[in-house]
Amino acid sequence: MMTKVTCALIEQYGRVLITQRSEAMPLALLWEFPGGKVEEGETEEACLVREIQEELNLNITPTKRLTPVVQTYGDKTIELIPFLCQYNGGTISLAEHRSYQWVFPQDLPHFDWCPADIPIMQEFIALMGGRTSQTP
Ligand SMILES: Nc1nc2c([nH]c(=O)n2[C@H]2C[C@H](O)[C@@H](COP(=O)(O)OP(=O)(O)OP(=O)(O)O)O2)c(=O)[nH]1
Repeated sequence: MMTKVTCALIEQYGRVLITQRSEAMPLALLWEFPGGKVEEGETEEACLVREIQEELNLNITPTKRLTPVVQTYGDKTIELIPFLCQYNGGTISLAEHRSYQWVFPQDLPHFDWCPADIPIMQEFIALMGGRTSQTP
């Protein structure tokens, strides 16, 4: 049985928000795009708006669904569904995560990611790279 999980690629001034899982969470200390499990009867977009409000106290609007990634961790399989998101307001207040960073696309590969996030991070770089690259 596959659990649907949404995650948000929140952009601001050419950077994207990434969060580090806490010591207490599964996949401890790995980096991810914030989000969470889709509840019964909930749309993916509504899930993401709710999770980002709960976890970070930010108001976002999902604008574009990217390519989902299926990943097995031990005996459970998730489908991680990424969305580009617009940041509407709020000040970050971490409810669950250990830390966060606003990162330029070209710096994303330097972090220690949850395995499922690696293809998503790469798709984001391919999408944004041309717009934010420092190279001519
Ligand atoms: N929110 C989020 N979860 C992710 C990402 N990448 C990734 O592999 N995951 C996994 C971690 C969890 O196994 C699962 C669901 O995330 P969650 O944050 O709601 O789960 P959780 O820590 O409460 O874990 P659990 O014990 O309830 O399974 O998705 C990501 O980028 N964002």
